[in-house]
Amino acid sequence: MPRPRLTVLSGPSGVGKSTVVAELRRSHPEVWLSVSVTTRKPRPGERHGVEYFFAGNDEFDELVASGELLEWAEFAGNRYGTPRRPVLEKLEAGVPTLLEIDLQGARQVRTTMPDALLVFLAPPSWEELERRLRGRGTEPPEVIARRLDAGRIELAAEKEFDLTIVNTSVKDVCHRLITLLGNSPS
Ligand SMILES: Nc1nc2c(ncn2[C@@H]2O[C@H](COP(=O)(O)OP(=O)(O)O)[C@@H](O)[C@H]2O)c(=O)[nH]1
Ligand SMILES: Nc1ncnc2c1ncn2[C@@H]1O[C@H](COP(=O)(O)OP(=O)(O)O)[C@@H](O)[C@H]1O
Repeated sequence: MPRPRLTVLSGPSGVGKSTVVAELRRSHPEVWLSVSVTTRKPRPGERHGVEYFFAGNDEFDELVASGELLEWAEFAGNRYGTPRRPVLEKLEAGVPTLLEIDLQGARQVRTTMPDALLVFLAPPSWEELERRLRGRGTEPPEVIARRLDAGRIELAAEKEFDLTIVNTSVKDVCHRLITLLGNSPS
């Protein structure tokens, strides 16, 4: 069996990454979505072990120190990381695998797993990105401002990715991703 290619989805906060991942989880259970560890507090409706593993700072420090994270980064005041072992096990078992991580994490994966396919999720426009982030209503204005600042940096890095998908329709994005995940080189 060919080893499937690890696929990474990144893009600015508010572009729709979580929405796309939730739709994939619903419509394509055969795709394995890595569950990250974060020091961020859960949003209403987020479940431990489903959207994230929620961890304290000490716990996160231990994961970093023991090398259990494939990559990790600080984003807008919180830390996020990908547990290494499940990713390697899924790839070894031939399961299509997707990581939804930030730009700094995508750069680390580019270095440590050069065969990975890096996909950039872009908003239809800057105005639409702002509208989505504010419309989500999950963060206070100062956190939104930090995320928009980070978003400017993330948008400038689009050319580092292997390809861009514009998130106009969540269903279309999922369809593109499924096609990409199914096309593993062997
Ligand atoms: N490097 C890295 N980034 C992550 C990981 N998990 C999530 N992120 C990124 O952290 C950022 C913030 O995520 P989150 O707090 O859920 O906010 P949201 O993306 O705006 O819904 C996003 O860019 C995520 O892609 C991870 O394991 N590693
Ligand atoms: N294609 C889309 N069209 C319109 N709104 C969208 C689309 N994709 C996501 N959204 C909305 O944009 C907001 C931010 O999406 P979210 O998935 O939380 O982004 P991210 O995880 O990238 O920060 C949410 O309110 C979501 O419902």
